[in-house]
Amino acid sequence: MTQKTWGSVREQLIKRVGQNNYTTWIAPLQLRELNNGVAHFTVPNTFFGDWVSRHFGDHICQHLTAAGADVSRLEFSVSRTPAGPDTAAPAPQPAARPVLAGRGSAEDADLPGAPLDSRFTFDSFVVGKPNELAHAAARRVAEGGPVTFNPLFLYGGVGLGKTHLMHAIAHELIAGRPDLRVLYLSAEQFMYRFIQALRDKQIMGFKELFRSVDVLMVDDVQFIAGKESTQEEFFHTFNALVDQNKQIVISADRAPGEIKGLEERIRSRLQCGLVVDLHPTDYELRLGILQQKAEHYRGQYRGLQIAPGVLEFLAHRISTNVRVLEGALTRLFAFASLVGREISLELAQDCLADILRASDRKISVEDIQRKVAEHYNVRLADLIGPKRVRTIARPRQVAMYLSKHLTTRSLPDIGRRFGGRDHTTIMHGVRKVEELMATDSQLADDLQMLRRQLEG
Ligand SMILES: Nc1ncnc2c1ncn2[C@@H]1O[C@H](COP(=O)(O)OP(=O)(O)OP(=O)(O)O)[C@@H](O)[C@H]1O
Repeated sequence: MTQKTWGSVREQLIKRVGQNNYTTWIAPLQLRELNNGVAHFTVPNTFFGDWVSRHFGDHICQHLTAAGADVSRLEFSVSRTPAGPDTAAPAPQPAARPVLAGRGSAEDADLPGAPLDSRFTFDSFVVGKPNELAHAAARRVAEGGPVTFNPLFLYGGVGLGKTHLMHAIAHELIAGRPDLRVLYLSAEQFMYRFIQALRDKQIMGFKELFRSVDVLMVDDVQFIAGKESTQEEFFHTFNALVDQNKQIVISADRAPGEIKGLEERIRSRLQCGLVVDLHPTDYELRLGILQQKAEHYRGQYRGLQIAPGVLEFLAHRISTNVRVLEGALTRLFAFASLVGREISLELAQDCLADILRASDRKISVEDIQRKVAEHYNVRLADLIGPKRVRTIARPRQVAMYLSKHLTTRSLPDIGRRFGGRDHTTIMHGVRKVEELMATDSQLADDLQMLRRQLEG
């Protein structure tokens, strides 16, 4: 009875916490027993239990109660042995596995890392122009040879694959050397562990643990901006590992120089290694990702057909981020299988109307011109006017480039909106920016930021 209840509660929790959280945090939970109002779960490590309790405890309790179980409290204990066979329901398949400790003294403790998502591998990462540098750098780190750049700093907008690449590095390193102590966690988890250690007067243990790893990966480091003591501790951990020549991989939603509230010494340390960004996806990359995921789903939903042109349509229309793209495809397959129909263009338009509408928010050439003028501090009239000085011509080209990429206007049409310029002038501007982007990282950063702001 309890396992059955848990089975149905788990299904409801997918909707409540989202697929990603579910796969990472809920699927690996094993319900051991329900006793005197307490639900006992087995978890991979203490940190995991703390995290689930803090973030999802209330949801789990509520859903168990709603399903008729008498639960007022949850308890988590660490499983040292694999769970036994479960007769009432299949044991949850952990899609994520925690990063575990290697051998030795301080090393006997479980590393306080977040679980790795087993789907985030290099194999499942689609490489295109916008992410090829980040991918190459991640591959290099994953080879595990001598440390050549430290840290590797990956940054980019929401849902562009930073976490995916970090997990892929960890998987690869561990596969090559299972004894390697690879610690992956988010900056928020780092802070949480640090505060907990302070509270429990375990700070020496905390320091020892973090300094005993071979590879440290910290996701979303922008989170520690403005948090002084955490930054201080992070700085010391960072230095100690660099001194020992241990690899560090960091991710953030923006470049080190753009993270406000970060101490200068940390900023400069973060810039010491290799800083690479994941650019917003382009059409080809989106199509590649959709094709790969569709292939995967075709295996899962046997017999489900996709009409030609549907993936191209989605790649064209959904340009926000990969997470949204994936979500759209998941929903499309689930819906089509439910109604037993082929995935046609009409079905896609029907079933994804809300996503398509949200992605459809039109950006106008005028919006772009205004934003670019503001960013480069030039007058709008000058941006559109005939002046040719570099301080105005370059922002103008940036605005042309963005107009080409973010609107559906034709080149002659864009030309008309830039003071009646010829379409060849617009083409030249677009090419110039494309060329410069490869060598001028400031320009590439500007473009990414403007794009993010415009796309909201
Ligand atoms: N190039 C890619 N190939 C295949 N899947 C991708 C790619 N880029 C992103 N994804 C998928 O998109 C989803 C979001 O990626 P991820 O979580 O790595 O983004 P992120 O950059 O860490 O975002 P956030 O800033 O929100 O943490 C994941 O499911 C990931 O597998």
